Amino acid sequence: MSEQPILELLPAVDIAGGQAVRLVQGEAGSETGYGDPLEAALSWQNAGAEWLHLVDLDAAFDRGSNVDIVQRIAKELNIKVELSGGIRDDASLDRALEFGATRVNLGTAALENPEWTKQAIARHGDKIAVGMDVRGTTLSGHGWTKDGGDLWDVLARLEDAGCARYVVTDVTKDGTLRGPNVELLREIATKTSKPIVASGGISSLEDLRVLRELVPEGIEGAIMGKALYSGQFTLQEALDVAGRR
Ligand SMILES: O=C(O)c1ccccc1N[C@@H]1O[C@H](COP(=O)(O)O)[C@@H](O)[C@H]1O
Repeated sequence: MSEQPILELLPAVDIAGGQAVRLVQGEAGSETGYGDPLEAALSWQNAGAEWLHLVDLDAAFDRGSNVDIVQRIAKELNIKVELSGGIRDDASLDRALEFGATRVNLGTAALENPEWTKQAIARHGDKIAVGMDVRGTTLSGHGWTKDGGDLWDVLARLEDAGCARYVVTDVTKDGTLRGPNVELLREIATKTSKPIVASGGISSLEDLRVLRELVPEGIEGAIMGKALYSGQFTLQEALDVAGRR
């Protein structure tokens, strides 16, 4: 009998103003604070996380940077770190990789700077993922404040560039605990053979069970934010459901 495949789980630490926060639908000003981001990151590591999804929100919103905290977290953790927010040129990309990020997510740059993105993918291979932050089928950049093109057009371009992985966030679901956009994830999975990390809306262990069922279709992992911070389930429970423990 074949075993059910495992779903990767990535607890998220999003940083704004030096604090760990969760936003609702990425709206600036909708933050709930969760204290010291290093403590949050260490708590997920201590609870058994194998990955951390780490976001510098101020850099994503073009309004500042939490680079010192990001560096400290990336250096202190001994689990894999996926780093997002403000990685838009060689300097920020090289710095993120020097910090020890296992991979980085490109958002705005992948929408606005296709040539640089292609070169970054060619240089760094699967250390680069692209964050497809989407409302309907329109991609969004600059902290989800500016439309950045059609999902299917951009996906086709990134496929041509050899992008290794997509992190797909339904912006309208993010931070709402309304469940992931399974239809969208499955549709994207029909158009790429590359792994997809699901983000946005996860609210229950049942959501994780559903996503685990989709691993054979190309859904590799799931990012969890609000659900963990608001205690809908524990990371240990999530890891059990994902097949990690
Ligand atoms: O993660 C969030 O909640 C979030 C909210 C609003 C904007 C961006 C957000 N996160 C991630 O930031 C990067 C994009 O950064 P950039 O455009 O490359 O500077 C992307 O991974 C988003 O998912």
